[in-house]
Amino acid sequence: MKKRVVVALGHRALGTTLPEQKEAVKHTAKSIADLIEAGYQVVITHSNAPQVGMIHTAMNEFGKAHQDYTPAPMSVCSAMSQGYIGYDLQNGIREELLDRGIFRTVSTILTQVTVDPYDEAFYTPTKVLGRYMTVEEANQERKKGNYVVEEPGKGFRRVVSAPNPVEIVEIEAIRTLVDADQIVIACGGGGIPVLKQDHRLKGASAVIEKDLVAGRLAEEINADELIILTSVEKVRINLGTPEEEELGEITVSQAKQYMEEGHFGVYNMLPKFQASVEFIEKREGRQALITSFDKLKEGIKGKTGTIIK
Ligand SMILES: Nc1ncnc2c1ncn2[C@@H]1O[C@H](COP(=O)(O)OP(=O)(O)O)[C@@H](O)[C@H]1O
Ligand SMILES: NC(=O)OP(=O)(O)O
Repeated sequence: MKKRVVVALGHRALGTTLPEQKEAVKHTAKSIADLIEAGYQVVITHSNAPQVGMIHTAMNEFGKAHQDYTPAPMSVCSAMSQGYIGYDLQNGIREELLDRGIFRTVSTILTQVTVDPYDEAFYTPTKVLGRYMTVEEANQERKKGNYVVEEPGKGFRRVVSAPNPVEIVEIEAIRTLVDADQIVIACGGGGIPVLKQDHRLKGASAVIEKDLVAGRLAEEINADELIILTSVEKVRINLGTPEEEELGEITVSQAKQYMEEGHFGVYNMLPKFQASVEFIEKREGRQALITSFDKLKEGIKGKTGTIIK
């Protein structure tokens, strides 16, 4: 039986601008094709902060020049980012597979993820998005009720909440395609955040952390492995100190201990560990691999990366 894996793609997989994404996706597609050739059943999810920021700017600032302009809420921008990233990814993977003589359908599922309206995250926004603004523009944003943060020497940026994922709305569609051995891109950018209001789903002004959704998705499709592809080959403890050390294969207990000791960046590495630990603890025999794109081939053979078992 094929091993089922969820692969979470970080920023480096996609770049930021349109030409960067087109180019980055070619390399990413090679890694995904390696996994497929190695006999894995693959579900892909990905980052979207630079893309959703760019789309939000385009829809809400440049659009104003048009007479028929109406602002686009964050949830709509998030849906657009899934479509645009999925489009490039699915074609990149399809082409790479065809180059290797493999024909497989690759589909992107526009995915909504419910969030809790009382999630603490709504009171303390953490996801920084979009272009740098002047102090005047930042004040305008504040007047609209939006949050901004100052990055010293660079300017101000929009910041939105990153609530926890609760439920993947389109999970049955994802499962059906995976069960049919299709390659699926889902829950992009953490999923489109929505609030359940009776039988309606209302878009939320938020961006869900993609690593947390990746863990949830892996659990929901009963995956064997979670692979998080990022910019570092191995995670480190005591980062930036003389005691800095790379982590190879570790146990869940060790991972929990390092999390408690505060070795990981709260908005970058910590969610990768949280997602991995939660996923592994739900069923025997699972593992998580955190490594860089260019090391994936060795990582799946257990030769590099940080492996949590
Ligand atoms: N303990 C750590 N070991 C390695 N990298 C860390 C650690 N803590 C924080 N990081 C940072 O996490 C980054 C990767 O996470 P993130 O920026 O969220 O990227 P991605 O988009 O790939 O998920 C690394 O580039 C590194 O700067
Ligand atoms: N949605 C999300 O977590 O995106 P980034 O990884 O780009 O921050």
